Amino acid sequence: MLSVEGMAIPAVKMITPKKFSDHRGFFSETWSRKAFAEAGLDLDFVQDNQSLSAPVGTLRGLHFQSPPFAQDKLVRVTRGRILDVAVDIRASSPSFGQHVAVELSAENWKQLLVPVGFAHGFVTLEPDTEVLYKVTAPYAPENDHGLAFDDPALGIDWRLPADKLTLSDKDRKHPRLSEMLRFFE
Ligand SMILES: Cc1cn([C@H]2C[C@H](O)[C@@H](COP(=O)(O)OP(=O)(O)O[C@H]3O[C@@H](C)C(=O)[C@@H](O)[C@H]3O)O2)c(=O)[nH]c1=O
Repeated sequence: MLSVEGMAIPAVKMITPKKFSDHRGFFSETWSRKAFAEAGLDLDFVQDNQSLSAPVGTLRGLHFQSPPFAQDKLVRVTRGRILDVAVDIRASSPSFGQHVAVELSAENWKQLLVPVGFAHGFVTLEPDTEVLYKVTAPYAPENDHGLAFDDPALGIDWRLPADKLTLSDKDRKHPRLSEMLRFFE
């Protein structure tokens, strides 16, 4: 019912649920505890989030929550298209500071599983893009942290020039990786 692919950083998974299309449209199980568990992904989601980003080039990130409210995130797009990015911030990881970047769209129906220990962000590549994601810990503002999307040490290609990006004030002020506390071993 679903395909699961490991990415260059193996803890990050790309998931493609099956889509049943017919003359009415389509049907898809976008998350199934049983099917995910059978694929080795035992996840206990507690909250669903949705955001709409009107302008192309809306960049949200890079965000993560620290323990004990660290979150796995299962991210998908129901309208439009994003470049979704997961940065490894596990201090002892061989891929610390490296990232995975994947296009998710309503069309390709792919989902990205961003595990605990990663900072997450995305940029929208189409107007009015809707992003939905499930998380395994509740929102905890005191544990909500950010990492600078434009930290040169991360080397993320956001595909659009800086003057074409729309960000929150908060997202312009995050520390760089070298200045950030190590929240994950
Ligand atoms: C994340 C979050 C925000 N909020 C509130 C706080 C604030 O007033 C408003 C907007 O919050 P933000 O500006 O943090 O929203 P946003 O920039 O969209 O934050 C999200 O970005 C992506 C990349 C993620 O990975 C998410 O986990 C989350 O951090 O919504 C909640 O009530 N619950 C939540 O779970």
